[in-house]
Amino acid sequence: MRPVGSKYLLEEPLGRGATGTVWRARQRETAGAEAAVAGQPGETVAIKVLKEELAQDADIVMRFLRERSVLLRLTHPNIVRTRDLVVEGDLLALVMDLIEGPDLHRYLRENGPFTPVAASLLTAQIADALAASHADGVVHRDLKPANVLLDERGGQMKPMLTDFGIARLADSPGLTRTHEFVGTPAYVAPESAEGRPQTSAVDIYGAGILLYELLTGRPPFAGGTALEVLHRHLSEEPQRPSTVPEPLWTVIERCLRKEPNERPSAVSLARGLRVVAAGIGVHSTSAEVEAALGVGALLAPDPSPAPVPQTPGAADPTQVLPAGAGSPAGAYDPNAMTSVMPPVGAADATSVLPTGSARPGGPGEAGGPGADPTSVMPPVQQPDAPHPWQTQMAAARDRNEQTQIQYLDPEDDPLRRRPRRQAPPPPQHRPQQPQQYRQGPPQQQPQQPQQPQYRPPQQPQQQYAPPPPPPQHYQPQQRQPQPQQYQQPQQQPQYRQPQQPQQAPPQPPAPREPREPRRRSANPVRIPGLGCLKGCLVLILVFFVAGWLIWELTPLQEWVGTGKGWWDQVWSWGSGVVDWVTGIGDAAGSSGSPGSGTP
Ligand SMILES: Nc1ncnc2c1ncn2[C@@H]1O[C@H](COP(=O)(O)OP(=O)(O)OP(=O)(O)O)[C@@H](O)[C@H]1O
Repeated sequence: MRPVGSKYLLEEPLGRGATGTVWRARQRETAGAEAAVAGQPGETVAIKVLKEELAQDADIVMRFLRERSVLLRLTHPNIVRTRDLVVEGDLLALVMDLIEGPDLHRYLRENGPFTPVAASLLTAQIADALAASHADGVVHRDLKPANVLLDERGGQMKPMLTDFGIARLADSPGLTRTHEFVGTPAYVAPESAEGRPQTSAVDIYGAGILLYELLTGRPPFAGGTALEVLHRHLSEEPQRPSTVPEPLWTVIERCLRKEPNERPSAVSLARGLRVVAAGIGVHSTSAEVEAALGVGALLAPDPSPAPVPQTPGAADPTQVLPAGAGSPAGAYDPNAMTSVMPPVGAADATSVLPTGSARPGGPGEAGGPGADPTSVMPPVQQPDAPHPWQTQMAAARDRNEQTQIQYLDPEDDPLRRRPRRQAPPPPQHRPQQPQQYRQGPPQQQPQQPQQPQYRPPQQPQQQYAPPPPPPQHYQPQQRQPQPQQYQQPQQQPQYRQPQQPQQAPPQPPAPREPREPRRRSANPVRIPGLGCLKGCLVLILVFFVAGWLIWELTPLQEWVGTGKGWWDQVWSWGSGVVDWVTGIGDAAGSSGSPGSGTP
C-alpha cells in the first residue's frame, strides 16, 4: 500500500483513464482544514492519481492548485464530491468520494439500452449536475458515459458526474505537449472540433450524445476513424431512431444543434426531460402527453453560458470565474493562488507545494507567461500554432500509445550492440594481432589464428572479443592476456570499448607473461602434398619393420618354406612383382603392334 500525503493509503486500482489511475484508498487520519471533507481514519475513498507528466509540469500544478477552491466547493447530489487535493513531490491526486457501482459506459455494455423514461430521468439528473457546475462557471468538457458513475447504494441507481476539472488540467500546455487528448471524438461538440470558442453549451451537446447512446446503445456519430467522427459532428444531422419517442427526439435534436446558442441551458434541459419522462410513460395522462409534445418550448438556451478558453494551453482564469461575476463566492480572485498555498512550515503534508513546481517567475507562476491571473481575455491563437483539431487528432491516435518513439543511434542501442566481425586489419597492424587473440580463451587460439575478428584501428570502440571478460579488461591501455578471466562465462558480454580512453584504467591484477602464439609449423616454406608423401613413407616403413618382425619371430618363414631371410624374401617378392608387371607390358606391346595378330 502506498501512502498519498500523510492522510491516505492507496489499496487497489479501480480503473485507469487518459489522465490517471483511480484507486480505492483508505484514510489514515483526518485531513487538514484545507480539505473539503476532513474524513475519518479508516474511511474508504477513491483517489485519482494523475499521470506523472501532469504532476511534473509546473503549469499544471499551479492550475491544479488555483482551481482547488473551485473543485472543492463543487458539491451537488449528482456530482462526485472532491474531498481533497494532494500535491506531494511528483504526485498530484484528487481524493473523491468512493462510488460503489459501475460507470455508465460499463453498465450500458453489460445491460444494453435504457427505456426512454429511464434514460430521460437519468439524463435529467446529469443535467442538474451540469446546471450547478455551469452556475459556478465550471464547464466539464468531457461528458461521456465513462464519466458518469452509477451509485447503487439504497437499491436505486443515482448517476454521479465525475472528472470535473480534469479536462481543464489536460488542456494545459504540459499535456498538450505530450499529445494527450482532451475530449473524446464521439462526444466532441462541433465548435470544439473546429476550434471555435467554447462555452458550457459543449456540455449540453455531450448530454445529447449521451442521451442518444442511453436509448440506442451507441452514440449517433461513431464508427470509422476519429477524423471521420469529428467530421460527422460538423456536417451530419442525427437521424431519429424509430425506438425514440418524438418528444424525446425533440430534446436530443435541440441538444445536438451545431450552433451552440440554439442548445438549451442545463436547467431547461433538466426540466424538459422530466416533462418528457412524465409524458411518454404508459400511465401518462393526456395533459402530460400534451406537455411532452410541447417540450420544445421549454428548451430555452442559456442566456449567459459559462465560457471556455479558446486556446488549449492557456491558463485562463476566466475559466474558473462564475457566471455571476461579482458574487463573492464565484468572482475570480487574483489572490486565489496565495489562498491555496499553505503558510510556510505548514504541518499538513497533503497541502505542500511540490519542490520546484512553482518557480518564481516560471511558466506556472502567477505573472509568468503561461498563467497571468490578471488576464481576463482569452489568449489569441498563434497563426502558425496547430489547430486544436489537429492536436486532438494526434492525441486521439496516440491515446493508447504511451511509448515515445525517438531516433536512437544504433551505436547507443543496447539491443543492437552485438559483436560484429570486422574486416581484417591492414597488414601493417598485424603485429598487434597476437595480443588481441589472446583475449580469447586458450583453447580457441589454434582455431582462429587466420580469422582476425578484431576491430580495425580506426574504430577502437568496436573491438570484438569472443569471450565475455569484464569491461575493464578491454580498456585500450590493457592488452595483456587474462586467461583466468575466461573461466567466467556467466559474465555479460561487453562489446564496446569505454568511450574515454584517456581515463586511467582500473588497476588490473598482475598480468602473466605473454605467451608466443602457437604456430602450426616451424617451416615457413609450404610444399603442397609434402604431408601426404611423408605419411606414405612412414606407412611403408612401418609395414616393412612389422613384416620383418613377423617373418623372424613367427613360424611364418617355415610355413612358406623358402628358407630365405626377410630381406632376401622381400627382394624376391619385389623381383616377382617387377617381372609380372614387365610381362604384362610386353604382352600389351606385342598385341598392339602390326602383324602381331594370331595366325
Ligand atoms: N469516485 C470513484 N469511485 C469509484 N470508482 C471510480 C471513481 N472515479 C472513477 N472511478 C472508476 O475508475 C475508472 C477510471 O476512471 P477515470 O475517470 O480515470 O476513467 P475515464 O473517465 O475512462 O478516463 P478519462 O476521463 O481520464 O478519459 C472508471 O472505470 C471509474 O469507474
